[in-house]
Amino acid sequence: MLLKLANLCYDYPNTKGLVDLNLSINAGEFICLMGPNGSGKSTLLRILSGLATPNRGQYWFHDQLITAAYLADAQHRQRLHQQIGMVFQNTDVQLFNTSVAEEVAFGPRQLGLSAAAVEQRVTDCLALTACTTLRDRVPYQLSGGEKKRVALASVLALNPDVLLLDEPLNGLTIAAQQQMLTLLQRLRAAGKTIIMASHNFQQVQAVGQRFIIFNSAHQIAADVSADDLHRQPERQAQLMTL
Ligand SMILES: Nc1ncnc2c1ncn2[C@@H]1O[C@H](COP(=O)(O)OP(=O)(O)OP(=O)(O)O)[C@@H](O)[C@H]1O
Repeated sequence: MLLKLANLCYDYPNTKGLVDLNLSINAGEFICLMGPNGSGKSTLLRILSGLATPNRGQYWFHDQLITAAYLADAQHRQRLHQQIGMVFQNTDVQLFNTSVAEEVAFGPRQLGLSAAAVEQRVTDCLALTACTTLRDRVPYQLSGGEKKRVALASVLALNPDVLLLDEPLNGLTIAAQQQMLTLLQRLRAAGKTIIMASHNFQQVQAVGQRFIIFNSAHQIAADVSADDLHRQPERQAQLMTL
């Protein structure tokens, strides 16, 4: 088991974020988190990435219980962030360097890799995300779609096992959405685990292998494989209207 949540709850000061989640995820799955606005998709990604810790219940990653006390140790935090990469909904919070190449080099440098190894990762990850020509641009000045690709390149540069993506298709043209989905499928084929939040079933139905659907009470209302979903036209129709 790669990830496991048991009776997990997360509360914000004035509202619930997640209510009583039970969930197991294996390595190599391609999961779509779906549900209406405010149902808890982003909150779950924040917990999985270690940016927030549950108020109640447990989260295990590779049999390690992830708690605030565990993450208080900088080495533990760094290890988790190397293994679980997150592309945020708002990429502006993620891009802070003065060039795209610097942006992608930042993580590998933090890991203490040699200059040659850092450069190799920058070159590879820019190529993989079709960002090679953006190398010397200022990240802040890129288009929305370009920013998403650079954010993904900077996450991939750490070579994480798990990729978390929060609405990665938002704001992209149809062609750019297709490119992003094709890239995510290639990454999954290369062995990565992909967990992607989306409220647009039309965009993700062709790629997801498992759909975890939240309700407005911040609970998991359904957890279905793509095969099961194909046999449930009513549920598909419901997902189309999220
Ligand atoms: N920083 C915050 N402070 C207080 N409440 C928050 C905060 N972030 C989220 N919430 C609330 O927690 C609940 C879950 O929000 P979350 O962002 O996880 O939902 P979501 O499914 O990702 O929504 P969306 O599709 O709009 O991105 C919502 O009721 C939301 O208003």
